[in-house]
Amino acid sequence: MPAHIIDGKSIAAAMREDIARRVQLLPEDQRPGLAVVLIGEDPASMSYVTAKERACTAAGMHSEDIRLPVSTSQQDLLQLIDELNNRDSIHGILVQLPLPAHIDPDAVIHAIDPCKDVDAFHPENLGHMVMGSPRFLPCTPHGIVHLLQKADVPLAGAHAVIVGRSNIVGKPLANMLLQRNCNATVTVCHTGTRDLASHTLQADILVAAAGRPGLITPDMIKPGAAVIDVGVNRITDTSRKRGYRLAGDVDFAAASAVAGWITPVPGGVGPMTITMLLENTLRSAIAAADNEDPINVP
Ligand SMILES: NC(=O)C1=CN([C@@H]2O[C@H](COP(=O)(O)OP(=O)(O)OC[C@H]3O[C@@H](n4cnc5c(N)ncnc54)[C@H](OP(=O)(O)O)[C@@H]3O)[C@@H](O)[C@H]2O)C=CC1
Ligand SMILES: Nc1nc(=O)c2c([nH]1)NC[C@@H]1CN(c3ccc(C(=O)N[C@@H](CCC(=O)O)C(=O)O)cc3)C=[N+]21
Repeated sequence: MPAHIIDGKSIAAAMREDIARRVQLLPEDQRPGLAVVLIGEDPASMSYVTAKERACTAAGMHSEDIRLPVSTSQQDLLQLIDELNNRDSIHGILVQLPLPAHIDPDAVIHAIDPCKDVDAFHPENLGHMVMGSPRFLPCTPHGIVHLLQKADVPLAGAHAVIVGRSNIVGKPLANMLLQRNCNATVTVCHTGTRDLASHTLQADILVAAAGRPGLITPDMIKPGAAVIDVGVNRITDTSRKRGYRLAGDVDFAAASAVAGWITPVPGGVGPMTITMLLENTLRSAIAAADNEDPINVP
């Protein structure tokens, strides 16, 4: 039987409707506000940032779109973050990564007020998550867990194998799946892993987050496994108007014949990432209205 395709686009759309409904319940002066900061003109980053802003506006939130030249100094960026930290109409601050080489991403992440850190990249928020009482959950891992739950993929006792150990996907996802509410057993693979396929073949849940198109072939998948493809890779394709097509890290057509569940690219994890960003921004705004720490907002 071919795999059940987990439709991230429609699961995200339903969640965004619910978020928009909750936004409407707030008085006008408590309208959630998200500041998105993009330095430079990387085409992929520009398209993600535009998608975030559109989703924000569609949900009835305020979106502050700040685009700065690649020559922006670290000092100027830190000063902008300080100003956004202090602006009451802004409840979430997202600085799009990667940053130009002359800016230290750690310094930027540290500078964001942890109560406005809707990416959940600040060490204080990572710490809360690891300890099992999160303030904000990181958007992509949270989106992945939500997709698995929506698709009724059993998590408790499952062996989850994650390919990739980045700070924004692999590491936080490993931690979330490890928490008691998921109760999975977790393996994390990376470029130092010996015999990748021997690990992926053990996976009840296989998450590919390497940014390598075609890395996961059907012979690396245990029959019936849930395969989550996080990779978003632009492949040059002159037959397309845009000049490229998108591909995940998984050979989708072939993997669909082996897997029990699979997420497509596009239309899988990506739309969920943006949805969780809206969810975090809404929770932050509700907390601010009550003069509360978002950690106390369910
Ligand atoms: N859909 C979404 O919402 C999102 C999608 N993405 C996409 O997910 C992908 C990963 O992003 P990100 O985590 O930021 O990427 P990074 O480049 O920061 O990390 C990639 C990780 O994959 C590992 N890796 C790379 N190649 C291999 C290989 N051949 N075998 C085993 N491990 C490998 C690397 O190992 P090592 O540490 O040893 O170098 C590294 O840990 C990208 O395609 C990105 O565009 C990212 C964020 C959100
Ligand atoms: N501070 C910060 N926070 C991030 O969350 C962050 C970041 N920096 N830097 C880059 C990565 C990547 N990322 C994606 C978000 C949505 C899609 C997405 O919506 N993808 C669509 C397709 C988009 C397209 O057409 O190009 C899909 O998969 O269906 C993809 C990737 C967030 N990231």
